[in-house]
Amino acid sequence: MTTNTIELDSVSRWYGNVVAVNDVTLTIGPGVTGLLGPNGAGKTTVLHMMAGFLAPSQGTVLVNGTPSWRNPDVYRSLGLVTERESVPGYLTAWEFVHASAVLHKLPDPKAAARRAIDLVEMGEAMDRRIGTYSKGMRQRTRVAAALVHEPSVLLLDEPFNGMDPRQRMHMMDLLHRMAGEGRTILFSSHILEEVEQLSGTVQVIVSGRLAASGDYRHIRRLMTNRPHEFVITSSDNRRLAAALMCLPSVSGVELGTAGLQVRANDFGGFTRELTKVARAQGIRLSQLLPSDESLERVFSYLVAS
Ligand SMILES: Nc1ncnc2c1ncn2[C@@H]1O[C@H](COP(=O)(O)OP(=O)(O)OP(=O)(O)O)[C@@H](O)[C@H]1O
Repeated sequence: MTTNTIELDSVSRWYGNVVAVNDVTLTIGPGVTGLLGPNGAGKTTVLHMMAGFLAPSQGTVLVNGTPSWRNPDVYRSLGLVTERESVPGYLTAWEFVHASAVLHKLPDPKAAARRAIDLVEMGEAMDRRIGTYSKGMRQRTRVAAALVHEPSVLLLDEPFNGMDPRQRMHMMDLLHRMAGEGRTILFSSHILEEVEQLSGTVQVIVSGRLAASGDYRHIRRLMTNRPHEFVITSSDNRRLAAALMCLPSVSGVELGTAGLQVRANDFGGFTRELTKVARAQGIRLSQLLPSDESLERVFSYLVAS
């Protein structure tokens, strides 16, 4: 099936010596999909190749069955909301979205602009200058401009950056509604919870490679089951170290100046057992801190697994 579908086959893209995307193969169909990865993972490069702005150095990128690079047919069926805001503050939303409709050479640009503005619920504010809008309103205006030609595929690069929770909810609701109309919506993010709230399907990209792909719960499980490191302080670190070493969920214990460094294989099992052991030994726990929670490390684990 090729309708509303994006397909990457063995796609790589390099900039000089930098390999930004490395041999990625994936297919994305209708509904909402999250493209998750830490900063610099290659998400923007992937989205720009899908949108036909960038040529792949190797491999093929198809949108609705045809190569997207320099293909006006693809531009007609695809919308891209870029990461950086470049909305002219002196225009009104109406002027901005209408200009987009005119650039697309739509037969009735006024009607198309009005439809897109209504879809993002910006009708009331559409005659005000964009410079006076909140971040969320500016973002919705950009989505309206990207949607004005009713594309079947919509790509959004970090659409929630800088939004407050209310604006996020509003944008999430909008993306869900558009997906409900049968469109393919792909958005990038470096925040796992964002992807959790919005989409069941996730593609995880780390250092240019596809690290994991599929159902959100599966990815979440992979991340939760990875080895965790903690620093624990207690009323008797030495005795606690000896007790923890006997636990099946613990793979390493080290007594340091900052406290007890513990490596656990099974996150859930360890947190349950720790309190039991401490109680049985009469040891008071004063602190339990994760010591390896940088996003890059969490994602790197997915690549290695
Ligand atoms: N025009 C360019 N010239 C050279 N290197 C580039 C260029 N664009 C991106 N890169 C490099 O390619 C890699 C992937 O960048 P990309 O912007 O696609 O990642 P990203 O996941 O979107 O990150 P971010 O969320 O920080 O924008 C990075 O190492 C980046 O420095």
